Amino acid sequence: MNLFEKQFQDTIHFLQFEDYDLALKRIIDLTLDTEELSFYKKTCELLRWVDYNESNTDGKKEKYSVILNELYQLLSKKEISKPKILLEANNVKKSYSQSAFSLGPISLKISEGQIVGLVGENGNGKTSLLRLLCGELDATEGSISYMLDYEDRYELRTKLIYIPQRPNIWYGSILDNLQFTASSYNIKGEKNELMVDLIISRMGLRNYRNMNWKNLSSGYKMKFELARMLLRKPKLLLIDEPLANLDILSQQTVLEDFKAIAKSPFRPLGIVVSSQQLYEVEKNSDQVIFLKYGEQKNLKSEEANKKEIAELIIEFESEWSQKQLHAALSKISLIKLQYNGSSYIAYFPNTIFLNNFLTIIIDDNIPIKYFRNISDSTRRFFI
Ligand SMILES: Nc1ncnc2c1ncn2[C@@H]1O[C@H](COP(=O)(O)OP(=O)(O)OP(=O)(O)O)[C@@H](O)[C@H]1O
Repeated sequence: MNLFEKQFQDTIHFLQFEDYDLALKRIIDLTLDTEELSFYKKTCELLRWVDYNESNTDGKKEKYSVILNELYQLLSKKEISKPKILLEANNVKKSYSQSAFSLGPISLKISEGQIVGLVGENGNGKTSLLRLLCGELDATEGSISYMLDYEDRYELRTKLIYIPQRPNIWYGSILDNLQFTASSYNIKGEKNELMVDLIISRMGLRNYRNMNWKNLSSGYKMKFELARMLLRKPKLLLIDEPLANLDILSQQTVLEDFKAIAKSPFRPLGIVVSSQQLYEVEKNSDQVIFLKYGEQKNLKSEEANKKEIAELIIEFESEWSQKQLHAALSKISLIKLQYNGSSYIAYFPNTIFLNNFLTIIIDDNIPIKYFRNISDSTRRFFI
C-alpha cells in the first residue's frame, strides 16, 4: 500500500467512525492534490451544502463517500514522487557582535515529508537557527545548501517560508487578505476564489472569513498564517513557536495539520517547528533537535547517539518519600533518584525495562499519580 492509499484508507475509516470534520479536512487536502479546477468546484459546492446541513449525518456520509470515490479514481493514477532532501546544513555557527551568545555547530538534513521539532528553553538559539535556515541571517561559519530549483535569492525565499513568533499586523478581512495573497502568486479569477474557499475551510476559518486581525484570537491568527502559507506553496516551512498561545486541543489540531500538510503524497513539504511543548512536538516529529546554550543535541535522528539513550529514565509523581522509593526501586538496580520538588526522576541501567518498573510499582503497592518514560525524550536534557 503506498502513502496515498494508506491516507485514503484512513479517510474512509474517519467516515466509517463518523468523524466528519477529519474526513472533510482530508477531502479538501485530496481536492488540492488534484490541482483541477473542476474538483475545486465540486468540493466548494460540498462545503456550501455542509453550511446548511451541519447535522445531516446521513447526507454527509453519502456525499463524502461519493466525492472520495471520485478523488480516488483520479489520484490513484497520479505519480507519487520519492521524498527529496531539501536542505543540508553543515557545521553552521552563528555569533552576534552585540552578544556573548553563540549558536552551533549545527548539522542537519531536512527532507520532503519530514517534520523537524526544534526544542529548548528560552534564549537557547531556536529563533536564530530558524532565521539562518530561511536565509534571513548569514552564518558566521559552516554552510547551508538548498536542494531546490531557484535562480536567485529572491526565488529561493519564495520556497522557504518563515513564520515568526509574532507575525505582522494585517488590515482588512481574512478573506480579502487570502485572495490578495493568492493573486500575488498569480492565482487569478475563479481559481483564486475556489482555492481560497478550500483553504479557509481547511484551516477551520470558514466562520471567521470576514473577521479582521484585531478581532481574532492568537490561535486563529496562527491559522490565518498557515492558510496564507498554503497558498504560497513553499517547499520548506519554518515556524517559530506556533503552539505558544494555543490551548491543548488547538495544539494537537495544529500539529495534526502540520503532519497532513508535510506528508501529502503529491505535494510534500518539510516543516521545522520550534516549541517548548516537548511531548507534543516529539510525538509528531520525525527528527528532534534540542538546543542547550546554543549547542545541538539530537534525538530520533539517524545521528542520535545510541549510547546516550541506552538507559531507562522514568519521571513520576508519588506521595512516598525519597527514602521509601529508594528502598523499593533499588531492587531493580536503581542508579539514581532525583526529586525536583514535585516529581521524581529515576535512572536505571539498560538491563532494566519499563515492565520491571511497573512490576515493582504493583508488587510494592507504590502510589503513583503519573509516570512517563523519558529515556528517549528531550525532556532528559532539561533536567
Ligand atoms: N540580533 C541579535 N543581536 C544580538 N544578540 C542576539 C540577536 N538575536 C538573538 N540574540 C541573542 O541570541 C540568544 C538566542 O536567542 P534566540 O532568540 O535565537 O533564542 P530562542 O531559543 O528562540 O529564545 P526564545 O524562546 O526566548 O525566543 C539570546 O541570548 C539573544 O539575546
